[in-house]
Parts: sequence; structure tokens; C-alpha cells
Amino acid sequence: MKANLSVVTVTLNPALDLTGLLDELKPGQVSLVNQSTLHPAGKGVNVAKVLAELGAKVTVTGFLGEENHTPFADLFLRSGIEDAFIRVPGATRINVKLVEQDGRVSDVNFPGVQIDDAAFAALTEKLIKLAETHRVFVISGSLPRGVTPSQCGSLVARLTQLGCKVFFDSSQQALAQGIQAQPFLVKPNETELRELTQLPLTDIASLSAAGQTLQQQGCRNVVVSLGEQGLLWFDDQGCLAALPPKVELVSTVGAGDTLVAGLCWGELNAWPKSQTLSFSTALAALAVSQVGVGIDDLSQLTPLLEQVKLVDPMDLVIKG
Ligand SMILES: Nc1ncnc2c1ncn2[C@@H]1O[C@H](COP(=O)(O)OP(=O)(O)O)[C@@H](O)[C@H]1O
Ligand SMILES: O=P(O)(O)OC[C@H]1O[C@](O)(COP(=O)(O)O)[C@@H](O)[C@@H]1O
Repeated sequence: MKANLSVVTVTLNPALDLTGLLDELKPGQVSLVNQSTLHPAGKGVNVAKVLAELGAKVTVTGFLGEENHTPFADLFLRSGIEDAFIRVPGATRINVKLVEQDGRVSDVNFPGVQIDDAAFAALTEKLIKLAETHRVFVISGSLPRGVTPSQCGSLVARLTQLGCKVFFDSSQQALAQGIQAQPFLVKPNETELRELTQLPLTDIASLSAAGQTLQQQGCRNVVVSLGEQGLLWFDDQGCLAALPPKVELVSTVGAGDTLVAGLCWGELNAWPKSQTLSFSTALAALAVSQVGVGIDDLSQLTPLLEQVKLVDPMDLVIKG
């Protein structure tokens, strides 16, 4: 049977990422940027771009400010992505990413447009319609002003009730509410998991216990990403861990989104878990070796895939 490669990504709070590469950031002083880019981004937009480049049939939705939606619309057109974003008054935020020579990133994320009840109702309606023809949804990122964590949770719940598989990646209260709605997969990073559990989680035993608890609360798959230290994947069979390959670090912005895209691609293709894990770990490593997300050349993935190690979770070394 041919795989159904259709997917919808939902970005409630997209952003134009203004990335500056500089030698060193000097807080409180003047810092000179050597190179800069401004590109359409935000969590679900990044996931969509990677999935489209892999060969998925992608529809994007969420909220876009009508004042500066053109770069997004251009990206979707170029990438063959179906644009189902709801336009709202105002301008989509610009997030500033300052990348120093050693790879350290300082993020300045702005709040985003104001969403009213009518726009939220329009999005809910759009998602219900899309659920008639799609089975896999990715809901990613923070919330714009006017959207409550419980409304975000209600989107996860609604799609799940309609029989859809929801990949969910958010933070703070939205993450907590989304988890209660039992998405198919949730991907917190280490910091998000600490905030959620209010625990220090400084070693592999406590991280594993936290991941397992989330899984037992009803998220079928829990993927905890640990930056360069790798990732843990919990399901009802237990836990698998992956160690990423060593790559020349350029920017970690978009690593998590690329990982989510890889996990989703594995699901769309019904791959075994180990194949999905290796593939998404290699894909995320590729993302950190560049500015922004995307796969310019898929052949770059082969050497990285060879270096990914699937290991026992207890073999991961946590820096804390
Ligand atoms: N320096 C790195 N080298 C190789 N892979 C990395 C590196 N940083 C991140 N990754 C990969 O990207 C994944 C997501 O990164 P992480 O920083 O945990 O997510 P997020 O961007 O959501 O905070 C990690 O689990 C890892 O596989
Ligand atoms: O939705 P949030 O949490 O405000 O984050 C938005 C930011 O995250 C990014 O999607 C990058 O995310 P990751 O580094 O976690 O993959 C940026 O493109 C964007 O500026």
C-alpha cells in the first residue's frame, strides 16, 4: 500500500527570524553583526519546510499578520506547501537570534499578534475540515496573545477525538494543557520538561522517570530532546535513546523543529521506531550545521546517519 504522506502543521505564533552571526555578543555594549538573514519561520512553519523538502504533501495553518505575510506566502509557493493560514490584522512578530562564533545562541522572542475569538473559531473550523482528509497534524510553538493554554489544549483534544495523530511541541502552560489532551507524540526539550515537572532533572534516572510518567499519563510517544547529548524516546515498549553525530556547530535554532519533522516523516512512512529515531537524529544534526532549517542536499544525511548511535538510555551522559 502506498504511504499517505499528507500532513498539516499548525503554527499559532509564527515569526520572521532575524538571525545575526557575530563574533561575540556584548550585552549592554555595541555588538557588530557580520552576516544576517531574515526568513519566515516559527515552529510549525519550520517543520512544514523540512517535511515538504523530504517529499510530504504539506498544508500549513495558524495565524499570520496580514501586514507582512508576503515572505511566508512566497515560501509556501516555492516549497509547494498548501497555504491555509488565517490572516489576522497586524504584523507577525520578528524574533531575533544572535549566533556567536562558538555556536551560542541568544534568542529574543517577541509576543506576536493579537488573536480574537472570531479568528480562533475560524481556525478551529478549518482544522475540523482538514481532519476530514488528513490523519497527521503537527501543532508547534508558543501561543500568540489572545489564545489561552486551554484553547490550545482543546485543539489537541478535538483533533485526537477525530482520530488524528497529533505531534505536539510547545512550552510552559500550553505544553501542560496539550499533554492533558493526550497527543500522539509530545517533544519537550530538557528545559521544558524541567518547567513542566518543576524538578531539577539533572541525571538520566530522573529524566527517564519524568519521560515515563508523561507516557503513562496518556501521550503515546514522549520524545525528550537533550541538545547535543541526544534524545530519549518513550513508548509503551519502553525507552530508546540516540546519540547524535558530532557536527560543526553553526546554529541550534531549528534543531527541535527538524527533529519533529523527522519523527513525523517516520510516522508518515510507517517506519520502525529505530529507523525513525536514527533518521530524525541525523536530520537534526544536519540542522545545527547551518543557519535556518531545510535540507539543501539530502546526500549530506548519509554520513551523519552512519554516525548516529542507538544506545541504552542509561548510557547517555547528562551534563545537567
Ligand atoms: N550540537 C548538536 N550536535 C548534534 N545534534 C544536535 C546538537 N544540538 C541539537 N542536536 C539535535 O537536535 C535535537 C533537538 O535539539 P534541542 O536543542 O534538544 O531541541 P530544541 O531546539 O527544541 O530546544 C537534539 O535532540 C539532537 O538530536
Ligand atoms: O514558538 P516559540 O516557542 O515562540 O518559538 C519560536 C521560535 O522557535 C523556532 O521555531 C526555532 O525552534 P527550535 O530551535 O526549537 O527548533 C524559531 O524559528 C522561532 O523564532
